[in-house]
Amino acid sequence: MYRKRTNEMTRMALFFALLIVTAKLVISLPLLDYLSLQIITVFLIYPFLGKKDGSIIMISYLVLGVIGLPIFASGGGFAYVFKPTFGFLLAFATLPLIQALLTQLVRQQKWSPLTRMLIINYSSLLYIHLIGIGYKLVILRLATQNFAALSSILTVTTLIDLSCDILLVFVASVVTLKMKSLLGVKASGLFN
Ligand SMILES: O=C(O)CCCC[C@@H]1SC[C@@H]2NC(=O)N[C@@H]21
Repeated sequence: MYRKRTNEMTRMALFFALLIVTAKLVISLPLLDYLSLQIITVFLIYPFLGKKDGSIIMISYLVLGVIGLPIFASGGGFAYVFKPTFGFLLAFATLPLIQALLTQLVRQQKWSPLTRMLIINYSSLLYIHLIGIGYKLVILRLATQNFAALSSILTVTTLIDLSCDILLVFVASVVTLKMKSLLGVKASGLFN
């Protein structure tokens, strides 16, 4: 029991560290956006940590960043709430719950494991982008007089983010399935 919890804590610490490292692997885009590799870590967290531990990690990441640890793409602190990318961080914090819900929904379907995982993961990606883009629109609208002029830049950066994420989520899904068969585990969060 004690050993099991120690293993879980080690896994949580590992994924927390990975979240921070991948948060910093970004390319800056216009309008304070970042093309980010963090989405890979985000999509490995629920399968490997499950709903409860995954949520603890995601929410701790959000809270520690907001109270000042420089763990987000460009720092941290309360002012980050007003950055256009903060909506993505809010979506990440709630993602394990959404993924648990989606897993329940598709559990009965007779799809192959890869199809099931891609459906869960691409629906989750859609959720992240809906929250992220919605938040970004509100922040940019409040921050600028001439919002219309920004719309085309916003469309292009969104398309760049999304195309990259579609590829990264595919990689995360395949890695999850490979790890699952290599480890032979049925951890609580692993899609099965
Ligand atoms: O400011 C941060 O720390 C969060 C950056 C989030 C960037 C998001 S993640 C989803 C979308 N895809 C990307 O490549 N960038 C955005």
